[in-house]
Amino acid sequence: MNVQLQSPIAAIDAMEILDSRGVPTIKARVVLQSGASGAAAVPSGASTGSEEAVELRDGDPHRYFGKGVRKVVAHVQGEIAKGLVGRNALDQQAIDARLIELDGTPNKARLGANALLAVSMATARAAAVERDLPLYRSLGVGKADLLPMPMFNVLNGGLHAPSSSMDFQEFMLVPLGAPGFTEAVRYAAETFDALRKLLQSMGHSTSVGDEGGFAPRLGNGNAAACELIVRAIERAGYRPGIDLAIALDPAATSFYQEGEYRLTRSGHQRYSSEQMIDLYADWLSAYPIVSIEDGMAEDDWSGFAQMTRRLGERIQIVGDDNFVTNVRFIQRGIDEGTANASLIKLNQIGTVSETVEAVQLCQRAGWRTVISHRSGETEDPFIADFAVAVDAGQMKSGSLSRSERLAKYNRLLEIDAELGERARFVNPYR
Ligand SMILES: C=C(OP(=O)(O)O)C(=O)O
Ligand SMILES: [Mg+2]
Repeated sequence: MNVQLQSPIAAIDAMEILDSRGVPTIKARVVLQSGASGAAAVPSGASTGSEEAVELRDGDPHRYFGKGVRKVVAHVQGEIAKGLVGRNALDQQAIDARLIELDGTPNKARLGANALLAVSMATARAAAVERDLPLYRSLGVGKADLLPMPMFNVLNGGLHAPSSSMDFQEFMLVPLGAPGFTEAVRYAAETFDALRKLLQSMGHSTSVGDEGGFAPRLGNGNAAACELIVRAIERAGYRPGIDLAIALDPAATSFYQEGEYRLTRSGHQRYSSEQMIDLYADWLSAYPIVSIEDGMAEDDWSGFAQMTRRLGERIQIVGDDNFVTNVRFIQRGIDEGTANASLIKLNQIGTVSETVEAVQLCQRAGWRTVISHRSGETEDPFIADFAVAVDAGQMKSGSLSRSERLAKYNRLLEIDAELGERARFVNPYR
């Protein structure tokens, strides 16, 4: 990471704002003695891994259904500000180490991972302003010229769309044949439009789920969703599997009960790990799928290992709930061969530096990384800059509706334009 000179922090403030579900979250601002400043807001998940760093909430049932973050704001304004004022904002690792030290718990439960991350991200932004560099270059981690392959979540199910007919949480479009990021967005937007028209022509709802994908009630839920996406790709004039492919996030933890996978919305089937993998294998033959995230539940490490052995040569196997952006779990995954890629979410671990470490561990092991939004988002496009900064190679930020999702893609369009000829865009599945 870039470490230069000294630029001491002068003040830190925070406030309660709302995320895309209308639930409180925290936004922090860090002001440097030079006058430079940066602000950042923290997102929130719904299908969370049990080992994620702790998102602290007030628990006062009379305010925001118990989900207020006034205590978290107070932690930033009090203890955290006191502990960080005067420290060098240009040394992100030292700032993050200090945040971890101030909290003093292994899972950031005392001050709250949301408090720590808001300040960590706002410091990175203030440092970028101080250096007069865009955030993706200021972080100083990678070459910062690789635009991520985007994954657009166009059909929402699972916990993100309780009234849809899909048990699987995310059906994503991957414009892997596009020549550059800007064209990739166009391929996906045109296909999303075709999907809308298809749904309308079939008399289905085009209301959207938490991540902006459509959330219809289709006959045979999960398989029908894949079929519909293939039709939408064709209707938009593209070639399935060549121009655009499919990525899935079943988020299998959310339908894993008593040691079996229960697909209650699509026919009440019950599957063992092995049968789930059989199902995925069948789907690989039927649909142009290039990536499956959380195909197994977070505790089903042996299922993940089996899935990676059977399908890992053909597709990307991504861990999310099981790795929670934590080097401890990712290292176990590398040792046990339970995936070949990791999802990366800043708020699962709680500081920018630890997130960078998680990415770098994956990269050293030859694993791919997918930088991810959360289902409860804000308009903050931090992850777009972050994905470019660390040469992540892939990013998912929901669909092509809802501005909190588009803020990230739009920021990448800006970065792509800014980098011009220098911008690289690589199909990670080749
Ligand atoms: C983005 C996701 O959802 P959430 O933020 O609800 O964990 C995910 O599971 O990948
Ligand atoms: Mg996931």
